[in-house]
Amino acid sequence: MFNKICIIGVGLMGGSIARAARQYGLSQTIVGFGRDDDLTNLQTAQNLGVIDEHYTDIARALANADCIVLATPVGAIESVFASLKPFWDEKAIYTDVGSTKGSVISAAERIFGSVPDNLVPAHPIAGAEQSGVVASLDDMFVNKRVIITPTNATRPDGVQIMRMFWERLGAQVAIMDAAHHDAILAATSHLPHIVAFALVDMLGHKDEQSEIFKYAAGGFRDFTRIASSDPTMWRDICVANKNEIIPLIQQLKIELGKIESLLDSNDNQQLFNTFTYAGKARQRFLDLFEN
Ligand SMILES: NC(=O)c1ccc[n+]([C@@H]2O[C@H](COP(=O)([O-])OP(=O)(O)OC[C@H]3O[C@@H](n4cnc5c(N)ncnc54)[C@H](O)[C@@H]3O)[C@@H](O)[C@H]2O)c1
Ligand SMILES: O=C(O)C(=O)C[C@]1(C(=O)O)C=C[C@@H](O)C=C1
Repeated sequence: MFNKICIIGVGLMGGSIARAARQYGLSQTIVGFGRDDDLTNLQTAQNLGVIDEHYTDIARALANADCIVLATPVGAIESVFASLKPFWDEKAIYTDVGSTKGSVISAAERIFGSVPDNLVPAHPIAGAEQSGVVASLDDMFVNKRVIITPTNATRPDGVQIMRMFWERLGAQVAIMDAAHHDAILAATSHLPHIVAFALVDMLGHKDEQSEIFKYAAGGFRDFTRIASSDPTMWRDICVANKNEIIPLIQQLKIELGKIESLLDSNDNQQLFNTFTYAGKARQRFLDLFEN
């Protein structure tokens, strides 16, 4: 499919794309680019056989690449576009895996004046709380969804090629506009991460006095897994999508207030109804997730 894929940021996602593309024979060569600080990680990626070569020099990394994948935290994407600009190749496809799409598209607008027609913004809805290439997986995208968010400028043939690429990695592809993507993901990915971070932040401070974690078990572990996620990645996501996230935090505060008043007024029936409704709603999610 490609002669040379260049991954910018060979971490969990960049490494998993490289592994899967190699497994399915989608590129003759796969190289990684990172900053000087990323050298050890890049060497690890090459030693693990995830990439063929690694570079901290962008011109050398990009030479003859026909697919460039941006897989850095979303806060770094604008500076990555700036470093790609002098070498921008009209014949190559550029894509990204950022968790927020409006911010990536507006970063491209700021750097290029308008969004390049060969940039195909995308977001694989797959991942983990771990980071770095050592956590990357060959089968990260199998049976997972990938959302592609083309702009009005995006070339349809570029979207088609990236759709085929993700489908060859085992994913189901959906196409939607970036604003819709950001509204949806704020609710089901960004808000839950914020709630997990907030809960563990609050309880962590309590634990320093009262050892409450000692008696925490499966429920706490399940609920808080995502609070172990990378703080840089999540700071960048929250900042980039705050206009969608803040109204959801306000709604959640109202919901918690409702439960507080039900407890306060001993409205046990309504409390039961709320929990029953939530259980049924979660079953709808499970039915969709598992099919
Ligand atoms: N982790 C997930 O579950 C998940 C899922 C879907 C999408 N994403 C998105 O994928 C992207 C990467 O996330 P990840 O989990 O792979 O993170 P990661 O920390 O594992 O990898 C990011 C890599 O980018 C490198 N990097 C950072 N700034 C850079 C720069 N300016 N130039 C070059 N390299 C740079 C880091 O050193 C690191 O190797 C993020 O935008 C994230 O929002 C993550
Ligand atoms: O499973 C996890 O640990 C994840 O956080 C994955 C997850 C999510 O489901 O929220 C996180 C961020 C993404 O952009 C996509 C997927």
